[in-house]
Amino acid sequence: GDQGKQVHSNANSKAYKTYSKAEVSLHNKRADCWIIIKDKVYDVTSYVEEHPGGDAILAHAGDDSTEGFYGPQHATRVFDMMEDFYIGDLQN
Ligand code: HEM
Repeated sequence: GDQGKQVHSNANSKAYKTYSKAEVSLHNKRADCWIIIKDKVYDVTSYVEEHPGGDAILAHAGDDSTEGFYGPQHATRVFDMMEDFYIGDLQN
């Protein structure tokens, strides 16, 4: 079901923003890589070189990576890891 809007704060009191698709699309390279997963935006720049799946994480850099992210290659622990990279929500 619809879980509604996420609260824009966490235990670290980070302030989160809302980003347009156009803005996210500017971050489409190895040295500046944002990905969208289920309408949330993740800055994975610091993780690109560490990613066990290598450059697969770049396949939809700056764009929707939901399908690749939920592929069979990812164990459930990845769902916890991703929170470290969350920077905000996609504007709707
Ligand atoms: C926040 C984003 C991501 C994180 C934290 C992440 C993390 C990981 C981790 C930890 C693994 C090793 C397997 C495991 O422990 O489950 C992995 C493997 C893999 N990932 Fe990602 N991943 C991310 C995004 C993506 C995206 C967007 C794709 C797009 C297709 C992708 C493709 C792959 C592939 C193909 C493998 C398999 C590598 C192999 O077994 O040879 N990942 N990822």
